Amino acid sequence: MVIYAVKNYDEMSRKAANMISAQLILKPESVLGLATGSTPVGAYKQLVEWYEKGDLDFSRASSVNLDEYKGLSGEHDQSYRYFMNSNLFDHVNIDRNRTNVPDGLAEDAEAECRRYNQLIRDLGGIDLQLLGIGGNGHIGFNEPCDVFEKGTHVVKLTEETKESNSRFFASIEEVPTQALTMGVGNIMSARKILLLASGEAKAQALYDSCFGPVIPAVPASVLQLHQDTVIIADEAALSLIREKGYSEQVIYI
Ligand SMILES: O=P(O)(O)OC[C@H]1O[C@](O)(CO)[C@@H](O)[C@@H]1O
Repeated sequence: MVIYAVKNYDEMSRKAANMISAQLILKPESVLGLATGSTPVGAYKQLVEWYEKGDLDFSRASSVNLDEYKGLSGEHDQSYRYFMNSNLFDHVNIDRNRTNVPDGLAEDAEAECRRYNQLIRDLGGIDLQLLGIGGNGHIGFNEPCDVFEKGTHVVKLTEETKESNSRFFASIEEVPTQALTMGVGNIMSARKILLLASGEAKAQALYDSCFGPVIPAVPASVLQLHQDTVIIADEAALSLIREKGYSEQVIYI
């Protein structure tokens, strides 16, 4: 696990976009594991800008997204399929048939989870997995629990996550109660992982994930066991790591 420090959200977004661009340049047919939430929006915006300047080519890439709300169609403006289309896919030359998000409307959600696991295998695994982190340490929708779930599964969202995501809905009652999410095993099989964290609300989760015990109560702590995880975090997100005296383990870029 390497922790890079940046000043703020904009710098984090640019560095993240740099890493994703490098991945695409080194391997144009990369399988990108993509994330939603407010954290990666700036990175996607930067990628679109570079694409528009002619500096990036997504035509041979594929993507798999981490998660989707159960019960929302891809047309719903809070679905993660809609998020990906409007923040990235609509603006770059990625082949839409090679972009994948779990189907939130699948009649048989368990079968959809199995299909998604097989899809990731058929693609040859994920080259670079982008992650945000929840205030409770969740990655994808792997919420704090007693075990690390390996494969894609249906999860009940915690009150904390519903509360946090209610800012995107008219009211908390409209936030779906369940989601389909890649499991920790799917994420850990990615060849490279890039986790982004911005803001003080992530400071505790980031500290626990990087320096606490590896436990399913802090899902992102499992990344300590991954061979090639890069974290890009801004000063606010790093505040507790610094306070606890771990500054020398953080590299400025
Ligand atoms: O980036 P945000 O909006 O802070 O969300 C953090 C995490 O929460 C999720 O949006 C799910 O609630 C994840 O996809 C994301 O990693």
